[in-house]
Amino acid sequence: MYSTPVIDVERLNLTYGDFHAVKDLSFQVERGELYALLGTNGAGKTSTLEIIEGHRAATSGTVRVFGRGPRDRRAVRPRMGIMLQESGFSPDLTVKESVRLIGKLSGRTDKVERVLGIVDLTRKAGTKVSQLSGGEKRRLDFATAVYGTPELIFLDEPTTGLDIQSRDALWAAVDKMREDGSTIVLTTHYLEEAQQRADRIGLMHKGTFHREGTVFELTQTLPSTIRFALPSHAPALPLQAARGSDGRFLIETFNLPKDLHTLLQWAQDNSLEPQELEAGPTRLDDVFRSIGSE
Ligand SMILES: Nc1ncnc2c1ncn2[C@@H]1O[C@H](COP(=O)(O)OP(=O)(O)OP(=O)(O)O)[C@@H](O)[C@H]1O
Repeated sequence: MYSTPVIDVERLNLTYGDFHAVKDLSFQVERGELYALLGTNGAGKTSTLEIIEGHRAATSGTVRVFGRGPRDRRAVRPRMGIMLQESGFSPDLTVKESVRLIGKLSGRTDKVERVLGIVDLTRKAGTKVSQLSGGEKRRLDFATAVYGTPELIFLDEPTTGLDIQSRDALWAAVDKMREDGSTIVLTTHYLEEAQQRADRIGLMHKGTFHREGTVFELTQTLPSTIRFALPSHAPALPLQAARGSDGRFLIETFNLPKDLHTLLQWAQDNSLEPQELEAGPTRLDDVFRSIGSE
């Protein structure tokens, strides 16, 4: 069964004066997906999102959100919740008043108490925004994404400044909204979070996609690694290995289970125990580091 993508971007271009910030970018986000738009600083993520959110006009190309133009605000805005890097709540409002205001602006219905509970600010309901800590302010920003469980949620660096408990709580709330059918677009510089949670990733560099796909598709283009240390009297290794910058041995492989097995079998046959053994697939960090070196 085919359904209209929630977000459909076709050959999007944006120029600031004579600077080409977004170049011929095309991608779709399907209903229920968590799509992570990642990239280097200045890659064009914010510019792209501003167009999709209806805050900025494209120079050329088409963008559809729920099949409509994103500037068709009446049709589109009530269906999406946007957690910006800073929401800019008035410092004189209380937390509860701010959440009520979010509700009014969103056009969705919800219970203020429910939202306060999810963002763990029930005890701060009467506190002024100016008196919140950085993490509490961030949790209040998250209320914009939670209020009325929007169909489409944008999370821009959602966990910056949050302690581990608040991060876990935020992701639990996101998981719950996904179960309820919400589609999520995430930007973050915490690559581990994207690696764990994204269904698909668009990795931007200089205005266009360096890579796009699932985490597996992105990471399988680079080898997995095995790192370990050996005593100096060890015989020659059965596999090609380099000495890593940390002085340990480094094996790069596209067949991790087989080569790890070969190494451990060789170690056992020679009564050796590789020390500080680490073996794992490529991480998204490594894909990022490869940008610019290809
Ligand atoms: N209003 C503007 N006028 C001129 N240039 C701009 C404007 N906004 C952004 N740019 C430039 O466009 C490019 C893309 O910026 P953008 O903010 O979209 O990148 P980003 O991927 O979100 O970066 P970051 O990860 O650093 O937040 C950058 O080179 C930036 O300097």
